[in-house]
Amino acid sequence: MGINSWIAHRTMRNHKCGIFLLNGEQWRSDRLVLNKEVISPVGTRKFLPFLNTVAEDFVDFLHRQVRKNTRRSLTVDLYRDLFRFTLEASSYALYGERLGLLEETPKPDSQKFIDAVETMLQTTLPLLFLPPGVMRWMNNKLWQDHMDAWDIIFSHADKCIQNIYQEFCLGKPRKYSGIMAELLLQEEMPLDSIKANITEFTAGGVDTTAIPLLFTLFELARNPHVQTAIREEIKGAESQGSRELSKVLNGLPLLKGAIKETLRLYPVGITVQRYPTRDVVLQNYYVPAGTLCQVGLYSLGRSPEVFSDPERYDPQRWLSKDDNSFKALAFGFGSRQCIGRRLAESEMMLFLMHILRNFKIDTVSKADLKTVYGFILMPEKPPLLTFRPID
Ligand SMILES: C[C@@H](NS(C)(=O)=O)c1cncc(N2C(=O)c3ccc(Cl)cc3C2(C)C)c1
Repeated sequence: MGINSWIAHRTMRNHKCGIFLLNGEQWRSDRLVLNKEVISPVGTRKFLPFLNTVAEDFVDFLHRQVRKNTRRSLTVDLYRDLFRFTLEASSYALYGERLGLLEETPKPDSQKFIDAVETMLQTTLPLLFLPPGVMRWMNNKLWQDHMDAWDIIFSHADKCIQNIYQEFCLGKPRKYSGIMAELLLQEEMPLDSIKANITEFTAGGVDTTAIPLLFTLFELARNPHVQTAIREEIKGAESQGSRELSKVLNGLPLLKGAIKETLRLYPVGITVQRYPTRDVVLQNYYVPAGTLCQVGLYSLGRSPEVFSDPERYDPQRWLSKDDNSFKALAFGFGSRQCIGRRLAESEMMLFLMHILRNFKIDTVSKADLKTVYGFILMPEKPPLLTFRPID
């Protein structure tokens, strides 16, 4: 999906593009190198412990907030804290270093980065439909805000990359210290390509993972039976003794089903886009090469022809013998599927596993959440959630 205002920024600042904006041979050579560290089972196993540490730290962070309250519970809008969690977790997996976002006073420039990602995503939407030349010429506030947000994103990612690069040049790091270091060690990709892709992962992994977490917490709060069933599954997996994290996660199919349910009802990317490289016939329609084809995930996920009782939040449906093939499409499919998929799924699984193990979740209002589309699908108003520690 070519986003002209993003490409215009890269061109103006003389940055390379990451694989999201690339096509053809350039895309393919970067994607093959990145797959090994970012989405393969071997790569995933290496960064899981990093994500797990941050998920555990978030539980401590939440316990601290609860203890500040006189009552043994906390009713809070977790929206901003979830962004801090996903940025802390993905940055630790990417750069091998903690930003400190879950401490009492997070560093201001990390919060500035999170705000810049939000601004960039929100200003992307109106810019999608206007040629950048016109926007630049008008140089109005929208274009200026968009460029400023991008500059903050790139400078933040650059600072993190400089830190890890200096460490790396000082002496080969002995143990695994994140995806960035592995890519530097492998020397299969030029540094500016590594920077461009790491920047996409850093910025692309904040809202896209935090928002589905918020929707999942809300649905588990208003479906207490589902919440209890998943908590039992987590306790069951825990009683098998501490094993390798990937095995623990593979033992939580109902939790994995909850994440699929969330992405069915609230797909972050509401469509999957493809431009066929050759003419193709799709269901008796002749589609010339280069036509933008979009799979409408939002309507797919709520269609009674595809999912029985579609309004019902039922993770069990993904475990049943029903034919679920080619229905869980929120991360796309095939060689261009979301490269952040394993990072996002692992962050969500580990976060929910620790939160559900330590807290009961309730919600003030059980009414459906209205959603809006600001380049990503998000709640119109973030829900208020109540967390009660489980002794
Ligand atoms: C919401 C959905 N839209 S999509 C791609 O399906 O149409 C989506 C899914 N996964 C990742 C994203 N990204 C971002 O949010 C983002 C921010 C800054 C940069 Cl430099 C790169 C990105 C990407 C495109 C990775 C977006």
